[in-house]
Amino acid sequence: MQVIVHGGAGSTPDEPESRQAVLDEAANAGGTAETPVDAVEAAIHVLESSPRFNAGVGGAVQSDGFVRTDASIMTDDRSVGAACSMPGVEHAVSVARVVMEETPHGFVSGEHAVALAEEYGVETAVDLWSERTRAKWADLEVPEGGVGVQLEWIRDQYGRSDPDGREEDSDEGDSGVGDEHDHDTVGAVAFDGESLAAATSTGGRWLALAGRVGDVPQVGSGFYCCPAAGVSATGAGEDIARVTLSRRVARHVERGLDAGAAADLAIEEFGELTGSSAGVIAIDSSGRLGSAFNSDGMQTASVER
Ligand SMILES: NC(=O)C[C@H](N)C(=O)O
Repeated sequence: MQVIVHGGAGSTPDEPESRQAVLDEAANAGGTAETPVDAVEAAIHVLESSPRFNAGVGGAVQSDGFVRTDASIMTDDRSVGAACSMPGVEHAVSVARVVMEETPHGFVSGEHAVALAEEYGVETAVDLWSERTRAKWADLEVPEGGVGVQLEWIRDQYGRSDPDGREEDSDEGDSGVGDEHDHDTVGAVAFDGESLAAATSTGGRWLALAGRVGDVPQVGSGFYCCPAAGVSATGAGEDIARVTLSRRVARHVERGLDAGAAADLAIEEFGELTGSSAGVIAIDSSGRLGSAFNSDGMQTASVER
């Protein structure tokens, strides 16, 4: 089994070694799985349970003070499952898998996705707040009020930090927006020599309007898998979705590039088209691994067993 995982594209993390250890553990967990789909789910579980990443526990907080999780999973026969906007669901990737395997649908959202999780034994009502998340939220001056007030507030805040919450060009001082207490979106791709699977999981982006859903559960944007390649993306979700970044990587493989060259080209195109930052990981059907990013950093880990 070959597995590659990422821990989010963003600015350089403050404690790369401890994050790398969790990514290595995740890749190893995937490497011992029986099938590619088991491998990506097992790898993502490790990352969703770590408060160091923006997925499951430690996910980004939305404007109304809720952490909501989104995830996706896909196999190379183009079976697909995605679930989004789930408060209290740590293992969002498992809900995505339930959608793929147990429903006639591709994408289920919000309270109905949480109900589906309950029905299939995926734990709900989990406290997704980490100590870091609490400290960061406590530092913010959150206005009281409904959607209009929240929108006014986040218009000023959203996008000031990098896709994983670190501060970019902000003059907010230590407002807590994008400070070092960040966490990162996660993804995994696996290949067993015959078939491919890809999965992505996130808490979204810090200070998004309540109910905002980014690229992660959108097919072809935050994830894609076809006979040519499996792909997982991370970064500025609105921009990733506008150019269907993951599909773009797979398309380049279909046209003859290996996973590495396809990832490089897709990120170059993404940068030109959007001026934004993102990263991708991929494995092609010859077992070649690829990763590329145009942010300051994106940590990855891989295993081959
Ligand atoms: N850090 C991330 O990758 C965020 C994710 N792509 C989103 O926009 O929801």
